[in-house]
Amino acid sequence: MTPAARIAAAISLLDRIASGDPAERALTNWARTNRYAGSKDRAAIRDHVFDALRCRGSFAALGGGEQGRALMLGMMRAQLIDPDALFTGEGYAPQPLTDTERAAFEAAAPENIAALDWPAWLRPILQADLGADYPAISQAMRARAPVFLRVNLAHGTRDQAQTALAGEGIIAQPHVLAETALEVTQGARLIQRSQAYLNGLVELQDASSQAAAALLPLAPGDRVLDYCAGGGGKALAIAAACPQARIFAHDADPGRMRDLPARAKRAGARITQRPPGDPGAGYDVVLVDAPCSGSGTWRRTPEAKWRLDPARLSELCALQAQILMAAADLVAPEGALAYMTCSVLQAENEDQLNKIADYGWSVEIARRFSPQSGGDGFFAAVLRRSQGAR
Ligand SMILES: C[S@@+](CC[C@H](N)C(=O)[O-])C[C@H]1O[C@@H](n2cnc3c(N)ncnc32)[C@H](O)[C@@H]1O
Repeated sequence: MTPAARIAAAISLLDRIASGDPAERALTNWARTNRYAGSKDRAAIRDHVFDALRCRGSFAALGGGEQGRALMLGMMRAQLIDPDALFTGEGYAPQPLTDTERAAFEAAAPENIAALDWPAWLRPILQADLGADYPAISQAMRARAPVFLRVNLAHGTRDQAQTALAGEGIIAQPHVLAETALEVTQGARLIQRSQAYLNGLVELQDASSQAAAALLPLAPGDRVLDYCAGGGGKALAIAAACPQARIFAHDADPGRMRDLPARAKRAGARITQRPPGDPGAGYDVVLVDAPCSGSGTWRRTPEAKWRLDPARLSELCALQAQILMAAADLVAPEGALAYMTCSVLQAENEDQLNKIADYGWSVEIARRFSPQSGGDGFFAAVLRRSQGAR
């Protein structure tokens, strides 16, 4: 496909997504019905679509509208690409610009363009929560997220993993956020078929999540509960960091843990699943990796940011408080309660710690991870019962 034909495909996909099709489904259906498109075409079209979803506000402002054509024109303007070279109407290229489109394309650009890529209702909240970092974080969230691997130190060193991956065409560099983190700079599409991955030497995990897991106070023999285990990313990181810990995984929706046995087998980890509503008790460490807005990960899931609304955010905050209270009861008297979200919103992070402080929990560690450091926006805290509350 020509670059112009890829733009035309992205335009039609963006219009389908705007009419309610989830992006992944729209892309899969498009690939099924357009078999002539090769893997490079599909990857380029996917990148256009996700770039436009991530930067929907700014591309709409630059391109003069929310439809697929305007978004692609906005993208060209943002990337300083001449639209007349691609919007030619020849072959499978999009039709040439109308006078109205040209006027929009040439109009003065709005100010603070990066802020437009947050939903309007959230901008003042983020501005207050992120303070001086708001402009830089807004900018960082418009870029594609890097691919990170966690090296399973129980199976080999980071150097060994880097060498093994390079032998399979995957180039990865150590990342400063965590001693287990490698950032993949080439060959990301080969990861899941590589021996390094299949043998459990590496696992896909964002660098901020890795750094957050490294904050957990783990000791050999500890009983550790991952209360909101989902696919088990944190439980697996815990197993790799402290192979002598006894690890338990629980989730209100056991279906979310369906991949965990295979992932644990690959990693050589023993993780015991607990049935929903029966998590056990008396743990040395209980981790709540809470359901959240995901605002720190919206580079990867840009549709989610346009779906979130104030009512859903309030619901999530209430659920987080409720989960944290329930999990606190499962901690042994001298044990630790850990709280994490992949959100950059104070309401989901520090405010939750303030609420549980009223029940005798004090903060030992609290750390915000900013997408400016490369990984996702993330929050992690470790709490202990205050003196007298034990
Ligand atoms: C952020 S995800 C967990 C991600 C996972 N820890 C990982 O690293 O891959 C949050 C999980 O919380 C679960 N959850 C939601 N409500 C819950 C509740 N009341 N009790 C326990 N888990 C809950 C969801 O099913 C979801 O799998």
